[in-house]
Amino acid sequence: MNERKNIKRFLKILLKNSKGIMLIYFIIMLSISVLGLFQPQLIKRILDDAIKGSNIKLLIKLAILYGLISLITAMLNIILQYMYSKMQKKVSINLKMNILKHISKLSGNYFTNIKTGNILSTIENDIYTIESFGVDVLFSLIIDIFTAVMALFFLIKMESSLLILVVLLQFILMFSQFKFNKIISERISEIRNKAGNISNIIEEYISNIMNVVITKSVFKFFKNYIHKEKSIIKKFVKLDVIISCNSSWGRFLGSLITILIYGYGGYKIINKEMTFGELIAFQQYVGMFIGPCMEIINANTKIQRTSVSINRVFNIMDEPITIKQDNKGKRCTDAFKGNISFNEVSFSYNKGNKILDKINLKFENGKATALVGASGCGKTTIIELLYRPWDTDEGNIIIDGIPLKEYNLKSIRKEISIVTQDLLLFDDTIINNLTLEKNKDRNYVEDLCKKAGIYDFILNLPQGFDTIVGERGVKLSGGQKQRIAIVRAILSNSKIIIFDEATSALDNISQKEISENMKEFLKDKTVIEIAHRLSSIKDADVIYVIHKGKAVEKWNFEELVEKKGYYYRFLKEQSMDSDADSIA
Ligand SMILES: Nc1ncnc2c1ncn2[C@@H]1O[C@H](COP(=O)(O)OP(=O)(O)OP(=O)(O)O)[C@@H](O)[C@H]1O
Repeated sequence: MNERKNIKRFLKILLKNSKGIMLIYFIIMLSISVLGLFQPQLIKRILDDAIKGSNIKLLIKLAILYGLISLITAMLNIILQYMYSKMQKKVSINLKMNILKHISKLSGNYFTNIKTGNILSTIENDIYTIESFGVDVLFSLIIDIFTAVMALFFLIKMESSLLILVVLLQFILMFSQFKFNKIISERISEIRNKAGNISNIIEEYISNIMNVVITKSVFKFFKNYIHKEKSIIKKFVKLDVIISCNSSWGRFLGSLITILIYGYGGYKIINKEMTFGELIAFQQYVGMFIGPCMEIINANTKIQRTSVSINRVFNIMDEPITIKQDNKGKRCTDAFKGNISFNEVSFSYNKGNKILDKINLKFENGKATALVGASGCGKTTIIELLYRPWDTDEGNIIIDGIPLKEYNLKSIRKEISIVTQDLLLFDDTIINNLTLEKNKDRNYVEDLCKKAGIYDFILNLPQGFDTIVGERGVKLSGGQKQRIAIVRAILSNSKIIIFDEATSALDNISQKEISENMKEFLKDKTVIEIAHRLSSIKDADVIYVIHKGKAVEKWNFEELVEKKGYYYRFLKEQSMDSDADSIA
């Protein structure tokens, strides 16, 4: 039931996007079919009237007409193919964009529970399967029915007793095809599910290749991979054997039909009950009848197979958007300051395991607030609650006096920039990576780069700011990436800037220098810093120490060192920060 509903939904999307072009496509298909139905009649006249009557003039006339029809059909087919390719790609890009847009709105829960390989497999394989569905299957189905009915009409007119025998064999052929196709499509969908799992393994391997090599887990990976591939190979072989049985059986019945036509038709010619032209035309119409009938049967399998893929696409597109905007989502205006307060906020990823427990925090505009605490205490989680891949379980987050949930999601996310340890570096030029292709004053960008200590490095690259970095281009060190990330965040003009272990790859001197230089750019921002090193938070106006889901201490830097509170002692005990001693 759901499958039918999804097919209808898909067809609606299809028609909405290319109604006009589809109508033209349909008319051309119909014209090709009508022209094809004329050709056996011409052959009959060539054989029975022109050749038998030794009429050369008529022979030339009919041959030219036949050639002309073939030429027009060929040209129409080229136009059809062109339109078909265009429509197909349009459909697939549309679907891919819809999926990608939708998943950008989904909550963190979705990505925790789903395997990326499955999404990739849907985007690559399932959309490939359905991109041709509308034009290839549905239109062909209508034309096939039309052609089969017309061919049947001519066949009945020509020789109905022979037709009964042909139809009988044809019926057996169709029935067996139907059964075979059902088995084949079940097997294919089973294989496709397994292929999704294999994609997951490969995706995991490639995205963690260095880790796999360093941890010497290549062998473990291959063992797992080969085991999965072996189980799928067996299924592939079985599928190929079934497909081969199907086509051999079809060919056998096809030859039976041919010999039946020539045997019975020949007998009728000998008895002068049929002409040679009629026999050839009859045989051609049988072809025009059988071909579309087989296609109609195959269409059923294609529809079933495609509906599995359509379902998978809609499963992603129907994934509910759980992150809602209350009161239609207020936009951040020019007056947006970014004064944030967490009021009694509790949060857990999995029920019963509270990560934050009635925590109270304040992040003010124009101030730098640091979050410190042991690894896993929930610092990153606090930050994530701001841009809402998740929502709080209890309590609320207020920004500039308005509950966070009342802000337009896109608008509030625009006001938050995060500088993390892993910069998302696009396979593009340095300048585009810095500005994210937004219009920025070049002098301002260069000035920022100088202050972030990356300018000289960029100038020394082969094409300076236009050098390609990323996967296909120049590789950057951890520190260089972090400097780029800092410049990018400041260029984004967001009011709230978060540094999540942002300078971990920089030495103390570089870090101090950058912090000093960036002060002027950050003076009207709400700065939040997460750090493990005391030196990284030296300039913070407020430091919160997070422990067991609560903010257990709130100091400025001098107080933190002087009072030698929980976090200070923690760092010393763990020997995590040599600064602790030197500062003390
Ligand atoms: N997506 C998730 N699903 C379930 N649990 C998660 C998820 N993300 C984080 N956690 C858990 O929540 C806790 C807090 O994680 P979080 O990343 O906020 O800590 P952190 O203080 O930033 O740690 P670190 O300093 O090591 O980066 C950890 O126990 C972590 O295992």
